[in-house]
This record gives sequence, structure tokens and C-alpha cells, in this order.
Amino acid sequence: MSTEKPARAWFIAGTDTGIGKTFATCALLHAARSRGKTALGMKPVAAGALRIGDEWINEDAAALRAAGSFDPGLALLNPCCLREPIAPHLAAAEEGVHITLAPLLAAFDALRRQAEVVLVEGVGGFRVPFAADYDSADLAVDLGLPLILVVGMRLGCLSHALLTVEAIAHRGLPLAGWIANHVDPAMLRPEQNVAALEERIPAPLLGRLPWCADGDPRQAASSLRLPD
Ligand SMILES: Nc1ncnc2c1ncn2[C@@H]1O[C@H](COP(=O)(O)OP(=O)(O)OP(=O)(O)O)[C@@H](O)[C@H]1O
Ligand SMILES: C[C@H](N)[C@H](N)CCCCCC(=O)O
Ligand SMILES: [Mg+2]
Repeated sequence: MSTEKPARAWFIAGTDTGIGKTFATCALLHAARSRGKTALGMKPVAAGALRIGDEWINEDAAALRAAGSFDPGLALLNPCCLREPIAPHLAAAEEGVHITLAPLLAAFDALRRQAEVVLVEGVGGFRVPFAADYDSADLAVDLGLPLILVVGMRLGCLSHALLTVEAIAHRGLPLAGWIANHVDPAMLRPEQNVAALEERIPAPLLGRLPWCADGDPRQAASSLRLPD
């Protein structure tokens, strides 16, 4: 499948690992699809893979594949799949892999010609090392994409979120919006915490994802919008 013009694309960053980047990205994919857009997710670098049948697959890549309009193939969706669920530069070193931009960029460019919306999920927080001289923030810069920041709403997230917003601005990247993901159902004063971030983040709140035990991103999609 090939589209006439390259997709609109965003880089999905998070305040930390395990705060709902994949969940929010899948929900955004469903939101785009429900508006009639073809949408694909991408996980350029993943750490942690399971052997299923004859392929090694990362669970984020599997979730993004399931949420996309069609399966573009794992080679494009997740060009760098490291086995161990650890920091990527450590997993890469153990496997003798050197993570470089070229194959990641080639896969992204190919995906971008196949859909109207492409969402690229980062790894962990905003600045995770890939190699001695390269990290996930460098990748966001090299892809040249506007960012969407997923904030995992829990105690401690205010500083993580504001530092991440600073780091994004420091690199000259546009912040297209942010998402409040309620990962902690026991968080005290959730409304006031969201309000504190709304007052301080110079980008629109694209939606709030409630805590949901079943974690169905299709349902969550109705709580989100893509940036204008
Ligand atoms: N709003 C929510 N309600 C309930 N559970 C959630 C919510 N958001 C995320 N989770 C759960 O939290 C866990 C971590 O979410 P997710 O895998 O999306 O995080 P991540 O930021 O993508 O992590 P990683 O850094 O590994 O990529 C998952 O089990 C997911 O189902
Ligand atoms: C394995 C895990 N699920 C993540 N994808 C990798 C998170 C790396 C975090 C590195 C760090 O900042 O300490
Ligand atoms: Mg993820």
C-alpha cells in the first residue's frame, strides 16, 4: 500500500518506562482510525522479546501491530528488537549490536509512505542511551518529528514531566501536546496534579486516559484527540 503524501507523524515520549506510552499510542492509533485515517505504529528500538513461532517479537511491537490499520511487517515496525528487557545500550552490547540511525530512518521513511498517520514510540523516558554517542532523544531530533508526551500520573510525575518538557525544548523540538495517563488508581489529588501540569506545559492536553483494569486501547481512544 502506498499513499500519495507522507504521513503526519509524531514521536511519542514518556516520563518514564512503564507509564503507558504503548497504551496511549495504541489508543491514538484507534482514534486516528475512527476518523477514517490509515494509521501505523512504530517502535524503532525495543528491548525485551519473546520467541513466538519463528519470530522474536517485542510486546510493544505486537500491541502496535494489533492497533494499526494493517501489518506492515516487523522489519519496518520494529527494526531493532533486542532480546533482554534491560536498558537498550546494555542489551545491544550483549548482542554485539551497534544501534545507528540509518536503518531506523529507512524503516520510518518506508512506513511513512504507507499510511496517513504514523506514531513512533520511544523507549523508557525521553533520554535513554542507545550507544556511547547516541540516545533516544537524538533519535527524536533525527526523525525531526513533533512530540507527544505521555505523563504517567503518579506521585513524582510533576518533576519528571517538567524536566522532560525542558529537555524537548532544549533540543528545539516542537511539543504538539501531552496526555495524562492515570496509571495509579490510588493517586491522591489527581485533578490538581493535572491542573498543575496544564498551567506549566506550553502545549495542549490531548486527553486524559482513565485507569482501566482491562486496558483496552480501543475504548480509551474516545478520550483522546490527535494534535491539530
Ligand atoms: N490507563 C491505564 N490503566 C490501567 N493500566 C494501564 C494504563 N496505562 C497503562 N497501563 C498498564 O501499565 C503497564 C505499562 O504500560 P505500557 O506498556 O503502555 O508502558 P510504556 O510506557 O509503553 O512502557 P515501556 O517503557 O516498556 O515501553 C501495562 O501493563 C499497561 O496495560
Ligand atoms: C525493558 C523496558 N520495558 C523498556 N522498554 C526499556 C527501558 C529502558 C530504561 C532505561 C533507563 O532509563 O534506565
Ligand atoms: Mg511501551
